Amino acid sequence: MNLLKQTINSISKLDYFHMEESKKRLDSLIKPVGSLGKLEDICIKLSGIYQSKYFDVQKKAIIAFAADHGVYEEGVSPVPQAITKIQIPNYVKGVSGVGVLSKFAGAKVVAVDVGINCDEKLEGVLDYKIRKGTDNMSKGPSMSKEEAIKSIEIGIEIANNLIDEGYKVLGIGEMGIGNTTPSTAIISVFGDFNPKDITGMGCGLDSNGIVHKANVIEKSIKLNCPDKKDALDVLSKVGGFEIGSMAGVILAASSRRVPVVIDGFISYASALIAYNLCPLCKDYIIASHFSAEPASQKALSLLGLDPMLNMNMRLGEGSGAALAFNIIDAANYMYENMLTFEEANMNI
Ligand SMILES: Cc1cc2ncn([C@H]3O[C@H](COP(=O)(O)O)[C@@H](O)[C@H]3O)c2cc1C
Ligand SMILES: O=C(O)c1cccnc1
Repeated sequence: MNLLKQTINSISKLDYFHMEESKKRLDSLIKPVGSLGKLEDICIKLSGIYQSKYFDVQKKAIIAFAADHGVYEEGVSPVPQAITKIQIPNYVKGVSGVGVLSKFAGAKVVAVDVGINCDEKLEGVLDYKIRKGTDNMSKGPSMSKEEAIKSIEIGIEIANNLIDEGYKVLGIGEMGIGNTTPSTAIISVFGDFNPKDITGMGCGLDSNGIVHKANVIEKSIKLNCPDKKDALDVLSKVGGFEIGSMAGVILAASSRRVPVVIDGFISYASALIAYNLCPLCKDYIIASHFSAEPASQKALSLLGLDPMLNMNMRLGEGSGAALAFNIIDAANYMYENMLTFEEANMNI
């Protein structure tokens, strides 16, 4: 709990002076004011985070956490649970969605087992297993309060290590068959939404499957009564270990003044946990893409975030975050290399 408390206590506001400096430079470049839209917003935000007019965003990493879910036994996902343990090594090998998109963006992928349902050590995957999956939230809480804190603190520790190694931009990702179910539950709780209105297909449920999944989520919320004013209560009652760890990365990145790029639907749930623990962390989040899951708009509205891409993607893993790294590089390249009106001798 100490690490979590210290991390939250060291999160502060963006640096408005440097954001103003960045805006002045953007307005001096040979284009109509504001015409590069979100590319400009990214530069201004980065100046506020790094507390400098110019910045270095070269070293980037995706941290992806993998875990299993007790609620899987209710039939909320159409695929075998074993895919969690089979797929996660593919992230590091560079052959899964997030693997190839990270390679393309020149980013490192760090994969972490925080609760996969297996005994074996997985190649290339860091072992921080809390236990072999959460409990079935439709029968009781997913995890204890202590485990919820531990899941967040693992994320904090790994993010801090990467920042110590010089990483300047972090992205979050996950692997966990069944994890759109706790994610939808978390979003339902924070937004007071009826799960029936916001539950989606996850990795491929049919319409009957979606109705069943919504019923399981509704039952889990009714049974556990998570308190939306207490994010740790929400995480422990209807969350998942990888969801907690991603929230930890958001908090650590914010406390160390490093931008954190969130991915799709499951990472929105993590961001809501982090945001409700410390609202200031929102300013350090860059939303990469708009997930095709139906509750995406609602979740992003709760966070007040507007993602840069809308690509009909619904993979997760951190794939959208890795893709967005390219946009951040483009924004920085534009910011550093466009000419000003003065340099171009354009007096308008
Ligand atoms: C082969 C495969 C690779 C994936 N990579 C990410 N997910 C995504 O799907 C899972 C969540 O969907 P649900 O809640 O419906 O189970 C998560 O592991 C998520 O990362 C995958 C799913 C599959 C099948
Ligand atoms: O949007 C996502 O991130 C997503 C959606 C469905 C399944 N897995 C991930």
